[in-house]
Amino acid sequence: MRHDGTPAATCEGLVRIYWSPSGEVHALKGVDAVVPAGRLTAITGPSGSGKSSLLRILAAQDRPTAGRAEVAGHPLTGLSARRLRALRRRHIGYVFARPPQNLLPHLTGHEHLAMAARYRGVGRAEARREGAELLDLLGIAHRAEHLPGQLSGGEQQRLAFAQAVIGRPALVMADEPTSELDSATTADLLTAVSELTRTGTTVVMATHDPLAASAADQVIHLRSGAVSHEEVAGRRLAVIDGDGRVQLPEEALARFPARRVLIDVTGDGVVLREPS
Ligand SMILES: Nc1ncnc2c1ncn2[C@@H]1O[C@H](COP(=O)(O)OP(=O)(O)OP(=O)(O)O)[C@@H](O)[C@H]1O
Repeated sequence: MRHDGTPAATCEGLVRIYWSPSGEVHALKGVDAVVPAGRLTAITGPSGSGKSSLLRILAAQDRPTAGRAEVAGHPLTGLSARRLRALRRRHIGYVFARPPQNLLPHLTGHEHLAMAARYRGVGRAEARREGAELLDLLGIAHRAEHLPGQLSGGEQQRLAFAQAVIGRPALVMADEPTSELDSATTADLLTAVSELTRTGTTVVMATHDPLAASAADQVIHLRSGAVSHEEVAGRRLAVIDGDGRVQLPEEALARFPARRVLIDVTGDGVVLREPS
């Protein structure tokens, strides 16, 4: 699959507030992000920082309280439930954390792929061809006739990825896909997912696992419902939000105990200093 430089997904000023009997929870507080096509993007951050909330909105499973999100150039906001469902079916694949959430115990690998292809509107011959190609790419071609109960946890997650990718949706979302796997199986699964991105698939995964994050082309790090920084090609980039706010890294924050700062804009940069 070739890409023309259009991002697989974008969001701007994304806000998600949950209302519960104990009060409001501001889970996302204005998230701006770009998911490049054909890459593996990891969303990381401490528990409660908003990873799943962001993932669910980009997967068109939930709606933001405010802000905009697009997948493959299609706005997700302002759509009727029917159109949102159609967009999800065509453009979004999803992998859950636990293998049994992804697979049905009475269907073989081939049958899972045939079902997913039908759901996505792929013809039978094309589904057979693409299914065989995906199982091969993910290293489970020899397990195609097995039931999930006969597969290891890692093999089950590979099958879950094949199922999410068949029909080539614009975006494959995975919520903690390695959380139930040991580190060797995690490394193997990540290699397989990288193979998928090399053939043009876009994968976004929420993860706590530093090993999984280190395999990503881009890491979006959330802190308290906002993007604190991104990592691209091994470089840590602070993110300036739409209102000009930057979250300082913890080690920089520690330099300003009074939480007040002097800002000098110089010829070649911007310097933050503690007021004397
Ligand atoms: N349906 C809901 N109702 C009320 N609060 C919610 C709901 N879903 C999430 N939250 C709250 O929103 C905040 C962000 O949750 P979210 O699940 O997005 O974080 P997370 O980074 O994925 O966390 P974890 O790593 O623990 O899964 C948390 O404070 C959580 O308790």
